[in-house]
Amino acid sequence: MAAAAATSSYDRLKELKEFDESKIGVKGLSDSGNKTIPDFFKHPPQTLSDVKSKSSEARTKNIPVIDLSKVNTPDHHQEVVNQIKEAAKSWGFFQVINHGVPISVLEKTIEAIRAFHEQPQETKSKYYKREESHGVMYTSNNDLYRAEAACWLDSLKAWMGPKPLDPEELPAICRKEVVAWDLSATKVAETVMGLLSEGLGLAAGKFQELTFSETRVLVGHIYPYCPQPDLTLGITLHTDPGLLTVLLQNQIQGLQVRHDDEWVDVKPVHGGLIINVGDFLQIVSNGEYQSVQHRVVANSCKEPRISVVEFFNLSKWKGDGYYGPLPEVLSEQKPAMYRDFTAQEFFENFYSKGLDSKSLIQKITINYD
Ligand SMILES: O=C(O)CCC(=O)C(=O)O
Ligand SMILES: [Fe+2]
Repeated sequence: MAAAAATSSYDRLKELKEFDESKIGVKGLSDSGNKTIPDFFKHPPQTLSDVKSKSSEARTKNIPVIDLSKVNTPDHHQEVVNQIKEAAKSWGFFQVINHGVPISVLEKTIEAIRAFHEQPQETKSKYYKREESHGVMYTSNNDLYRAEAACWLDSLKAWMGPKPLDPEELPAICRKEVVAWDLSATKVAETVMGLLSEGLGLAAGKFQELTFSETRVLVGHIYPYCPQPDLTLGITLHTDPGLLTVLLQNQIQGLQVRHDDEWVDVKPVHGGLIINVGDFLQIVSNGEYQSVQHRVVANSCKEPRISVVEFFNLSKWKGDGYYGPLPEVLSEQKPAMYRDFTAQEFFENFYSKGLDSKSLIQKITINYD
């Protein structure tokens, strides 16, 4: 038995390496026209068991949609703060509309990311890497060697800050659009973060003061057509580690959010942007806002699913290197739910595992019993 296990794990590693070294990505596999997917993309049945079994209730539910057009109207400002606060508390996910970014900008961004992924293999491969750090990287499954099973997506990742990215590092085909999107997404993130801050009873500029939006990573995913969508996932169940995420998607549905022990489909809203709370915000808000699990089902449409995701985080905070619930949100009635932690712990947790492993939140939750 032991020998058989060793052989099969050896073969798996060999297959992973071959795939990785070929740099063809999932897009290349999809384009090859094969009717089956390699074994290392197949998820165990228990992971897939609830992919198809949606109750009718789950199908009709949707994440809250929040209209930002009245955010600067004094009579309505508080109403928007309340809506955002409620959405971040109960869903951890919401869509914003009338956010001020023209639809043409959203469309151009999606098209540019799609164009990058649709380039010939030889053109894309010079960006193909596996080491995460800075600059620009194109890869398939950033947790390829750590995850239990691979997912049906490729990603272009750009570290936009705190050290400004030299635009020349970006692939020419999407350079202008990525730079423009970073500005738009950052503006929306700052507006939403201001409202979330007010929802915690803090000044709108509190997170700005704490260097919010300096540290940010932009990721352009492609979920190509998958010939066996029932055997794999587009992205495995996870929570986002940072403070806040801004997500732009095309009209191909696939994102699912965990709510009341059910998976809820996020239906694309034309012109809408999806916002979600990350682990860091759950921690600094002392559990007031929820970082919820989400995943993407494998794409069964011939048309690729494209999403452009920007992750925002704090670059520094207390100065002593420790992070934890903001002292302002704590009281005798609401003692700290989480212990303080270091940036090193945060990064070790993120990089030591596949996306779906235990999150940092579970490790730092204080048990008062
Ligand atoms: O593509 C999506 O809709 C979700 C992507 C995502 O959850 C992530 O990159 O963390
Ligand atoms: Fe995510």
